Amino acid sequence: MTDDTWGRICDDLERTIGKNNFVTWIAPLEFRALENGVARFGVPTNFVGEWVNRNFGDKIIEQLTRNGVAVDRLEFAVSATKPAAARAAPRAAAPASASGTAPQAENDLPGAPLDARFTFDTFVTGKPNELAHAAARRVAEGGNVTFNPLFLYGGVGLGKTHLMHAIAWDLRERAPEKRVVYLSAEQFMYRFVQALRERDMMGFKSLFRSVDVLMVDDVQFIAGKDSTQEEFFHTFNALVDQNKQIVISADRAPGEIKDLEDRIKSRLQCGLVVDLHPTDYELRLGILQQKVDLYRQQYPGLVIADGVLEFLAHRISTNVRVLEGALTRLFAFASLVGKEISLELAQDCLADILRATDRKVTIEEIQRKVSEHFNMRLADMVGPKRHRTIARPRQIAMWLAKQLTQRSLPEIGRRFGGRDHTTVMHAVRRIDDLRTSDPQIAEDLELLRRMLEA
Ligand SMILES: Nc1ncnc2c1ncn2[C@@H]1O[C@H](COP(=O)(O)OP(=O)(O)OP(=O)(O)O)[C@@H](O)[C@H]1O
Repeated sequence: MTDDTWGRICDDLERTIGKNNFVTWIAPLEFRALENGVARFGVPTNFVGEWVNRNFGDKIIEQLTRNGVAVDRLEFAVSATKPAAARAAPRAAAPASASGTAPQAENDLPGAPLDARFTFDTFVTGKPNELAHAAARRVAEGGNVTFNPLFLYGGVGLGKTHLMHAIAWDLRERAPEKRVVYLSAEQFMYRFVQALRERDMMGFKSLFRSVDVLMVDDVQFIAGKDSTQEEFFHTFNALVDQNKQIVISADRAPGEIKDLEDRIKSRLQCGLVVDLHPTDYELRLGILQQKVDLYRQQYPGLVIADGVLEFLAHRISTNVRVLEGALTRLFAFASLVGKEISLELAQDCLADILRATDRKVTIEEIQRKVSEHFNMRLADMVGPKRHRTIARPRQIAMWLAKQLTQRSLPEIGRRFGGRDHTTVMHAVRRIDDLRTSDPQIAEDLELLRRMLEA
């Protein structure tokens, strides 16, 4: 198997297991050899090897087989040297130590790899993200800690991870003596579990308490995981007490993270809480223009017709990751067929993405469908009645509005007869609970969602 094949398999794996899992577990693997149906990999620690084998072994074998590699077993051995990144570029090592140059060994700082593309230079700012960007810049200056923690939240693919990596890169350059650690909440948990298993809680505690800047991505992951939450809380407090900077990201505001202990929520709210809003047209266009400049270097000679970027910025409004993916595909396709990137080519090549983002569900449609489904008057959706037979479908409609539209909680409240955003928040939580405890509600929700998205 060539490195290229492994690179392709990595791409497939990233898609199937998700970006975070990929970066944490698969990226550090170093493909070594394939002999008699056994694929051998170098791993940074035994723990990583065991974990990958147990949790992703089947998926790796499946992808290898799919790519024509005959394999029935995987073997992992600790590399004597730091394993090369699975795909050399563009990922880079985390700022691993005080000097920033030592290899990231088992006892070194527990950081995850940083993506070399995620810097402030490549982060395009606009109205929806200017506050988050300014706050991240302030942290990256590395001066006195003025707000702690910085809590960044927002929907999928809006740039939270990008900003955190940018802070880490910047600090690494400005203050290489600072011990800066970026990792996902999931990695924090695995580190914690590993320490428990190896009875090395002292080591874990001193490791995390010795950092100058701690950044934890996707903190919603630890919700409901009691002992991890507990340990996170203590780490957090210890660092804040020492006036060390903490940066946290999540997919929603601290108060809205279900199953997160109240004391943690209130700690997270103590600093600066900043929302990354969904992108607007101008921001999307700016991001596309920036990416095109980069692609021009990679694909010199490719011509992009007027109006194509505007078309994409207008039509693909879900998240930046999808937007980037569309452009990547477009350039790769155009270079393959040797054609100019015209509007027709874009429509052809991106038909599936455009179809998927085509359907925009409105709150009015949701209210109508839910009223029909529960046999109630549409006017009662926005009216004052509080009887269960009306209030429950109304809560369901609010939940669907939160899931299927980009509207904020206050906006949804307004569209439901001028209700407060806390009423919407309560409805969303209630339905989230019922969805797991009441199969009838779960079925209603699934049916309604399918009808609305059809
Ligand atoms: N303002 C921006 N300028 C340039 N690129 C951006 C911007 N916002 C997002 N991106 C790009 O979009 C992709 C997704 O961003 P990122 O991974 O930071 O999202 P996220 O908010 O952490 O999402 P998730 O919730 O899935 O973890 C990345 O490739 C990132 O570089």
